[in-house]
Amino acid sequence: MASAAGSSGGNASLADPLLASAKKLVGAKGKYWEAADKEARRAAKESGGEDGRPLLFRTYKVKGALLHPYRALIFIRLIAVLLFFIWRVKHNKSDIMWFWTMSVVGDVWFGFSWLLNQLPKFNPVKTIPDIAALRRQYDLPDGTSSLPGIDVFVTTADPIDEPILYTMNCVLSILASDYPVDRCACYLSDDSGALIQYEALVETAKFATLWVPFCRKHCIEPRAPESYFELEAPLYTGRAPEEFTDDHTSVRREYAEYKEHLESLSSAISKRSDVYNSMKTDQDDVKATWMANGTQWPGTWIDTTETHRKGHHAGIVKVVLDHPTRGHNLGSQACTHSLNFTNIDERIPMLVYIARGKNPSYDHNKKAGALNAQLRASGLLSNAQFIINFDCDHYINNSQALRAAICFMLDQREGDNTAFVQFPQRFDNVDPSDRYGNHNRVFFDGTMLALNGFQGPSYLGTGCMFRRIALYGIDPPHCREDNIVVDANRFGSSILFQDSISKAINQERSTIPPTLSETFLTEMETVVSASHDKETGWGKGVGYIYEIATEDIVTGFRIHGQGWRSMYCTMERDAFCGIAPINLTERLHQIVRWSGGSLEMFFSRNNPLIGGGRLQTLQRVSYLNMTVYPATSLFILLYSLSPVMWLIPDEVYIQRPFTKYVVYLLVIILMIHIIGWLEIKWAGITWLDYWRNEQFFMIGSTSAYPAAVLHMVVNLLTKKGIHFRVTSKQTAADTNDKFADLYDMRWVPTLIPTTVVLICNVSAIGVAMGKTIVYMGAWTIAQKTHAALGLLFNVWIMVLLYPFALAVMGRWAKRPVILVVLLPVAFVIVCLVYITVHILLGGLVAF
Ligand SMILES: O=c1ccn([C@@H]2O[C@H](COP(=O)(O)OP(=O)(O)O[C@H]3O[C@H](CO)[C@@H](O)[C@H](O)[C@H]3O)[C@@H](O)[C@H]2O)c(=O)[nH]1
Ligand SMILES: [Mn+2]
Repeated sequence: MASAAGSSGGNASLADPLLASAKKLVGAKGKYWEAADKEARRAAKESGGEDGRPLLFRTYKVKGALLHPYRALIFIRLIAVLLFFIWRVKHNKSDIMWFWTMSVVGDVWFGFSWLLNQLPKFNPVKTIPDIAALRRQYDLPDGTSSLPGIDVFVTTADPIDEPILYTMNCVLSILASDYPVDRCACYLSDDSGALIQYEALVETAKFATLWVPFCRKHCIEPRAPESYFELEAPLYTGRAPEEFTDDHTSVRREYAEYKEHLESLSSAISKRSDVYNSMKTDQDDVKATWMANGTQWPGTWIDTTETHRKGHHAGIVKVVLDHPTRGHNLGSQACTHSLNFTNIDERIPMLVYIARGKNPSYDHNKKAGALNAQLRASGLLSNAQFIINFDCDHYINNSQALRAAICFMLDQREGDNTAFVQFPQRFDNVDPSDRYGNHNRVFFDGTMLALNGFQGPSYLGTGCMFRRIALYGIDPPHCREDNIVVDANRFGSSILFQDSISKAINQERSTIPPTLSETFLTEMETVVSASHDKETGWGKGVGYIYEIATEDIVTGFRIHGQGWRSMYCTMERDAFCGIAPINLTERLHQIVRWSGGSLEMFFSRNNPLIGGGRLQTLQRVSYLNMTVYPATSLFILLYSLSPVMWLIPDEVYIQRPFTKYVVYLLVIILMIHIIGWLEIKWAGITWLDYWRNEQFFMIGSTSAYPAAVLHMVVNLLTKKGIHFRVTSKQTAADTNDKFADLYDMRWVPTLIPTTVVLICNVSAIGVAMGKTIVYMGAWTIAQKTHAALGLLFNVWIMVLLYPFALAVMGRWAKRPVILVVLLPVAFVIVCLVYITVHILLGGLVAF
């Protein structure tokens, strides 16, 4: 349990370890990085800050000793690839000419897409927030703060697929975050419109009255209770170590009770509704769902009706906790406890429940629609200058994270031109060997750091802080027009909301939001109604972008295209943490959505070749890469099926002279991995991260990516978009095994091509063995070399598909050694079958 180590400091002292860790990053993990802002810091020091604002983050670049060889290698490989093409075109000799042509086209595409991927990694930049400096500047001596407001959005779509407990943990981690309570508001958007979510939020508000001050008193991390209580030895940094053990025990007990309340909600709501319904005999065929106060729930009912179901109900906005200056109204309902909270701020940030209205006649635009409804409702209610959004399966893992993001927004250098601050995504439910590359480190720690050297990382959907006016589609200060038109055509008909935009542009914000009068509440319901944003700029130039399955990349693209920049914020204790699908079927669904969304973006007006007027060139190249990469899979699929040639009687070569061709291929493939090795160094990741990425790209390329391409073709023909199927966060029933889900793959059509590739390669190896035995004496040295080189290719594909083979094995994969036995057995069987057939048919055909 708790280790009560050290007693110094309170909240303020937390900044110091973080600052120290910023230094450590440059030392240990960051041994390939050096400061790149010495000049700027000196200037800022001399002038006392250009406009009085201190520098709030540090910038690092990769040391020359690593960067120069890295860049040189990229250049050398470019030349090698060009020479290879020239060689191939000059030696257009092949046994199957159409295949040769396809493969040349494929090679050109590989070369081109490699370039798209590689060029934007030319100049990686790491930026680390200086939270201590932010505190010195914005935390006032009287204990108050002059930090700007933040509205925090959480989205959930289903209480079953997205378990309520996770969502509520996310909310608790926000409420307990280290940010001035009166400058932070939390909005939960519930796309299921279910009463259970609302009542769970009310329960959460009650538990928060205990949880939040407990977190503040003992400075605990993380502030999501489920993850916190899982820790075996929480690190202690609070001021009252002697009270910690008792407090910890009682809060843990209260948490268990709170969880029981959450679990009992479903039956409590059913029972209550039955009672009310039995009293209303006049409407005996309608079974409504009733709230605790005796009124009918306006959202989805347990027994659904035409206007009370998931896709059709009125808009709901309920302020669960009002602004802290008005008290939290929980009265006797608040958690009763014996904890000593003297001198601890017991106030809790504002908490609001939103279920936007839905109507079958309108497209509700999935997550982007939900976020836009939150934008409008929060505009009316708190209108904070900054917004940060979370998926319900993520939580704040470092209570300083909101401050960290603000460091970039308020910095005197690029602060005002910064539209959003993206954090890397981290996951804590992934199996230790990360079989399906869920950690995605190559992307989060490589690609995104690289973009940080240009206009900044792309928006990745969760854990991203925005400047409100950038989301509204307003230009950055350096190219903003004086007269900004705020009208109904663009922003919708609510006058109150239009006023809030003007205020946001002028950054006027009263700390205390409006009184919740009847008319005000009605206006809030109007701005979240199903039809409110139709025929306006919402989803096009305003807010999160619609009509594309992945709203994230395209929204970031729209903002970068206006000339804004973004920043990438990495912290030593990860800022946020979430859940990733460790089940192959779920994971591939996710990948189909991502890659399908990318292709949709390519075929939309947000195509990086034509849109985004103010994009920097390499930023544009990167977006182009993000939209076209799924196409690469078609050629990979073709190549990985080519071993089928072993199965035909003739000796055929895709390119002659074959040996030279393979040597060329080996060289340019090897160079990719040498460049990758240097990338591993500066990104601070491991070989395993790199390797899993390679493997999963191969699995995706033979399943999800071609499926996305097919979707796209159908989409272009029928105009039907990709369905946003929420990634299931349900875990398999086995409670003893945390990773039970890993072994639970369901067969879906997407998996067919991968299976075919696997079978094809196993057969090819078997037949190759058979041919070797049969023809050993007759083959020339050259033929033997060719056979060996061909086999090398087969084996490489098999190694890349290894995680897929494990998936097919289901629970047997708990002993992967079985595969090492099974595969050779399969080879031998195919080999024997080949030899038998050869002997039987020997006299008839040469086989
Ligand atoms: O109609 C919908 C559909 C989804 N969501 C929410 O969207 C979020 C992301 O959904 P999830 O199924 O968890 O998707 P992931 O694949 O895990 O999410 C990644 O990919 C998404 C884009 O496809 C991004 O939006 C996410 O931020 C990113 O983490 C969740 O909070 C959902 O509740 C809604 O609110 N309404
Ligand atoms: Mn998710």
